[in-house]
Amino acid sequence: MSEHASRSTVRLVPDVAGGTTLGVSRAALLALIAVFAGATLVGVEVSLQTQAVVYLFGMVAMNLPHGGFEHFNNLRRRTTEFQLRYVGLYLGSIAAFVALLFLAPVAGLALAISVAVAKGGHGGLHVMDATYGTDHLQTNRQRALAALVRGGAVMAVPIFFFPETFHTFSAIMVDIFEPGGLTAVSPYFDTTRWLIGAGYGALVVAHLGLGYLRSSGTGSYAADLFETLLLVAYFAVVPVVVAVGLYFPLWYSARQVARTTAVDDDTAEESNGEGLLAVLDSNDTRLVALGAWGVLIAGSIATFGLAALLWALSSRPLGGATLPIGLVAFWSIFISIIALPHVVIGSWYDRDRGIWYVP
Ligand SMILES: CC1=C(/C=C/C(C)=C/C=C/C(C)=C/C=O)C(C)(C)CCC1
Repeated sequence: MSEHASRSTVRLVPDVAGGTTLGVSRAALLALIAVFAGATLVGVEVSLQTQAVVYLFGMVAMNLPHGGFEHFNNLRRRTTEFQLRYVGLYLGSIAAFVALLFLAPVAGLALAISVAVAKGGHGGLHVMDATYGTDHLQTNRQRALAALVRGGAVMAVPIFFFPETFHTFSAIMVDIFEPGGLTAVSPYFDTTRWLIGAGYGALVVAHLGLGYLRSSGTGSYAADLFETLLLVAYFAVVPVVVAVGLYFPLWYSARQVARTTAVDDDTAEESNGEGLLAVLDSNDTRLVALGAWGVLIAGSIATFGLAALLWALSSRPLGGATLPIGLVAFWSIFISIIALPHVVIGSWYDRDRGIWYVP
């Protein structure tokens, strides 16, 4: 936990290392809530087409570079053996997820949704650890609950508030692998919507109630309370496709930058110049520039090569929908496939210095 955490309060910009970036993420969500609440009040509705364009801009143009950076930052200064094992496990888990999507597309969709929840939740928990602290979360179970509540906001809240859009996109995502594959479970949507809504509401109350009882007045509870309610309000008010498309760049990634800022001072440069990316630590800046260029090119070939492979493997990559809506479905599946190892390998396997590293 940051040494500044005891000074944290519920201001827009908390007084902690990385606080300015946390402030930016909070302000971004507040502004979007205001815009969309205003639009609803005056009766303006954003079409699905427009929502889809915003989603693609947010997820591809604004957020993808950050995802690449997280791996790069993590793999840098690690031993060659570690780097190769990481990439091997990464590719293995991608292959397993793709196989699941073809064999059991509805289970694949459920996994994609769980990946978004796990990434938002655990990523968020580590940001709290590094910035304003988590002393109100005293057990592993309570930490898991906090992660579930933060990450759950991303999917459970829109399922409840935007059930039709959620259903439509879920069906298209399944259609990519098995046309009509969601029809068997569609009749249960209304029931699951209420179960998920009530279950999630109960988890929020449990998380905030336990945190209140265990808070020790450092301000971490108040900050968590504010952010949890902010996330719930954001996903309840902003239409789901826009909300998810902008959550990742404006909240998730911005806050990982806050975490990095907060832990940077504490990070010892233990292993300079190791592994396959050693060129990036060269004293010759021309070599470093060339190496950085190479990493970006290799990263984009790997990413878009995988997307092209998935596109080629599926008989209906847009799930039968038109552009840009079909692209949202395709990208959501694709990004979940590459985000699964992000969570499992990049963080839970790599506990020493994973992508959400907090010393
Ligand atoms: C089901 C569903 C969606 C799912 C999105 C997903 C699963 C996004 C995953 C994002 C990840 C994993 C990002 C990582 O950086 C949409 C498109 C919001 C529309 C509503 C229905």
